[in-house]
Amino acid sequence: MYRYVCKTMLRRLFLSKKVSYQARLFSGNFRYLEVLNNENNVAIVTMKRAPVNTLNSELLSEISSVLTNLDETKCSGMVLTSFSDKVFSSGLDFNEMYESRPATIRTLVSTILEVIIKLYGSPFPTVAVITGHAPSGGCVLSLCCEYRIMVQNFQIGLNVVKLGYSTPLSIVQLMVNTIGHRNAELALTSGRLFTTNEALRVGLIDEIAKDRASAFDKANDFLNQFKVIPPIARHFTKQSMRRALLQDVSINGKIYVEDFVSLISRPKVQELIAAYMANMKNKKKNSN
Ligand SMILES: CCCCCCCC/C=C\CC(=O)SCCNC(=O)CCNC(=O)[C@H](O)C(C)(C)COP(=O)(O)OP(=O)(O)OC[C@H]1O[C@@H](n2cnc3c(N)ncnc32)[C@H](O)[C@@H]1OP(=O)(O)O
Repeated sequence: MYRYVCKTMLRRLFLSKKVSYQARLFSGNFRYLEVLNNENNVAIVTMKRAPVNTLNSELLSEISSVLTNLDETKCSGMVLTSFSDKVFSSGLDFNEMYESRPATIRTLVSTILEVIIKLYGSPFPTVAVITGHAPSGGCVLSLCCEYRIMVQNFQIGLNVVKLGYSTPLSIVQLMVNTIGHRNAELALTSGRLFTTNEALRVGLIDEIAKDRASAFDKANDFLNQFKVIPPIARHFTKQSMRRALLQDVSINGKIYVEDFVSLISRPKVQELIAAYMANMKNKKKNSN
């Protein structure tokens, strides 16, 4: 009887919305990530590169290692989020793109591509809990997840054209797969950033949350539905939906990386990146 009561209580706890996310620290020593495993074997991966989770090669390669590890240890799901209540991620690190050697840009671009392939093709369900702004690379990371929950009053989108380079084909495809061809074309050619409400309307995110806690409750609800779905059936279905993009990047990835490196290295693009960075700093100075 005692065992039955304990089992029932544990089951209720597992199914409850208030699952503790502070359960067990994942093994691995990361500088820019915190990885916690909850009781349901869901990994909560928190990016913590202050101040704005700019994606440098090191952070990206840590995400890549975690994804391999989660695959090998057969986790039941993953939530990708940010330590910050203002920014999910500010995208690729300009410091590794501006006046950098081609080898540095190449490492950055091939590492994000590696993350895209692993995250987009992961066998386990993935949710992005977007607790703040998610421009460019931040948006890309969330698009690789299966479900996006965003806290209200922030912005998300792919503004890369504003930096003077075209959006790589694989990223265009990610956007098309999420919001459809017409909406993607309008958004990408103008470098549009969507408010949380606009993003929901166009399908760029799936739900809006009033704060981080409620976003986690929603993520938990999303992941709980898969408890009754055989993982292998789920995974194969996901693979079928995502195969075209994954095959394309695994065949043509190296070409895409080289194209992107030479695009970024062009003097005109370097000038635009410099102007964009200066503008960002000026805005900050003027607002202080
Ligand atoms: C081949 C196939 C695969 C290739 C895939 C490529 C995919 C291409 C996709 C993306 C490319 C990119 O991601 S390029 C990066 C574009 N990012 C942006 O345009 C965002 C820029 N940042 C902002 O708009 C804002 O910082 C913010 C809204 C995110 C946050 O604003 P907030 O006011 O909170 O913070 P600050 O602006 O003061 O920033 C703090 C601090 O960080 C510096 N910073 C911000 N973003 C970047 C960045 N991307 N790189 C480097 N540094 C960055 C900012 O200058 C501040 O620095 P200081 O404190 O020193 O002033």
